[in-house]
Amino acid sequence: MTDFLPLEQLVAACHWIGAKGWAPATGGNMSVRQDDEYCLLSASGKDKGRLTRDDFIQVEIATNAVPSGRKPSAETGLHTLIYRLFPQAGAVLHTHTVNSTVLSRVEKGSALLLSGYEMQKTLAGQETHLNTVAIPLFDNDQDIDALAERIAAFSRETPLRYGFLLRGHGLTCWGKDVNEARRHLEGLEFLFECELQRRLLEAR
Ligand SMILES: CSCCC(=O)C(=O)COP(=O)(O)O
Ligand SMILES: [Zn+2]
Repeated sequence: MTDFLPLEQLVAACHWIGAKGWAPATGGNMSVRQDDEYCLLSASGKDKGRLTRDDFIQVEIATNAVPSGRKPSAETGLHTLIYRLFPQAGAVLHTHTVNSTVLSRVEKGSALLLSGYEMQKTLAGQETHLNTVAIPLFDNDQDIDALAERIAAFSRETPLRYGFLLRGHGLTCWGKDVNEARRHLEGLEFLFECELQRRLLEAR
């Protein structure tokens, strides 16, 4: 696959994620949309901080079919769900950070509510710290098809935006392109760290 700039950008994003320590021990997965029909997903089980363009595998968005027969991420079904739900989504990033893992367990509800933070404005369309941004929080599941269906059912009632948390697992977020997905990831991760520290300090 030559000269597909979004894939170059995604590989760079994976290296950045690895350097941040946000995809430890082969955790995490990343993808980019090729067109209306296909996306390129990270191979399963690799160190996501050291991926090259050859580690990305073409997957059919509608069916999760893999023309090459190679093994893309175990969480392929969550990426393709986002591409089906949002024709404008260009990239999806899934990370395993300490902040998202811990906060998603401390929060017992079905959403993490963020308000009062200037950095909420890193999320597309957010213009004030006075809004409340709800990041949906789903119980984790080893059955990715079942998890994807649960998230799809939720999204029919409450459209998703930016990303969602999987309890005790991590964050999946997206953007119109790799750069926006990166900004959403970095912004949300900052907000999670602030929120975790706020809760710790206010519990004293
Ligand atoms: C190694 S952590 C468990 C699997 C996981 O949650 C993940 O994000 C990585 O799975 P993949 O198949 O994409 O390598
Ligand atoms: Zn994961």
